[in-house]
Amino acid sequence: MWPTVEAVDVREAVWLLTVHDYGDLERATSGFSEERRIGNSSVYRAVINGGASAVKRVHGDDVGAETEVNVLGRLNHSSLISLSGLCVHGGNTYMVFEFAENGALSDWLHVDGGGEVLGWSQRVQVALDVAGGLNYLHNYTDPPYVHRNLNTSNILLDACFRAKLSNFGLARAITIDDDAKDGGLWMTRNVVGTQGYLAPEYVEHGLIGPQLDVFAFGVVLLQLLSGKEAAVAPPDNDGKMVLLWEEAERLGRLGDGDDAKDDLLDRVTAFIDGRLHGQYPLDVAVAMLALALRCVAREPRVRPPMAKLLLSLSGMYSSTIGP
Ligand SMILES: Nc1ncnc2c1ncn2[C@@H]1O[C@H](COP(=O)(O)OP(=O)(O)OP(=O)(O)O)[C@@H](O)[C@H]1O
Repeated sequence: MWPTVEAVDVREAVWLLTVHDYGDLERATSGFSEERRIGNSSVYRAVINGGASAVKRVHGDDVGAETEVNVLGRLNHSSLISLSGLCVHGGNTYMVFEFAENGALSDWLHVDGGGEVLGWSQRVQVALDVAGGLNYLHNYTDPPYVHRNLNTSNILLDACFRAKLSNFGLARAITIDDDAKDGGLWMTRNVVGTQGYLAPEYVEHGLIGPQLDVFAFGVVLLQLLSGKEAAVAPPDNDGKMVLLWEEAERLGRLGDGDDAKDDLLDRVTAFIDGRLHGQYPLDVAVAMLALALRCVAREPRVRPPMAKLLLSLSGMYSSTIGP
């Protein structure tokens, strides 16, 4: 039988955090006013000690908040959003985060308001930052964590467009029990996450491991390349979702031969976000697409580990910005 993943240890984290007085948070968010609210979310812009913060209000019985506090409260990395404080009041938990001035990556990639577009080097930098954050979670924390809900809404951008992973409510610590694991995968009955980013072994069998984040990371790479949503429901598709990773998989299946090569190049160029107006190094873009396709391989063992991805992306970043 598969073991289940262990719940995050709840005993340690809180000592690292400032415990805020509710009145202070109320003042810092102008009474949790609509003007301070970000979109329809439960997150509010706040000014605390003269600096910008984001305050997230979560209902007290939401286990995601407890998980988020326990994970982010004990971890520290420049590519993870930093949680600095906490307040429990009136049945709600309030978490105080560093403020990411440029909001969610999803708002830059998929919202076509004719406004500013992320350039190629910014996209590669985002990919590199996200890979760095995931590599830290998978390989440099004790115990290792799987984020389980990586998507472009949970990647925040600071004032310099450096990416920070957020929303750790579904993160899980993974205990290494060699007798009980099979190829680095563990089982859960609780399949959660975001449509379009979920790896097949997770959806079908509830198997989780770092490869789950690698799969979602592959989808994020595809989105950085194409500017497309991870999943869309076209009106004429009997309510069925069209998944970006499946579309990309078809691209990767094209045959050999000279004609096929030209065809492949045309298709790759067509896949890449037209809003870049061709302002990207084609060889690097093709290499990134090939990397993304390995991340979204159906077989989890084929997916590269985060440490390798980080190395490959560092090379791509160097090729992008030059010597
Ligand atoms: N630390 C932060 N700095 C700046 N903006 C943030 C921060 N945290 C969250 N946001 C903004 O708030 C949005 C919603 O955040 P989040 O998904 O954590 O809250 P939520 O209440 O679960 O929202 P939703 O229900 O819309 O998913 C993000 O997409 C982002 O635009």
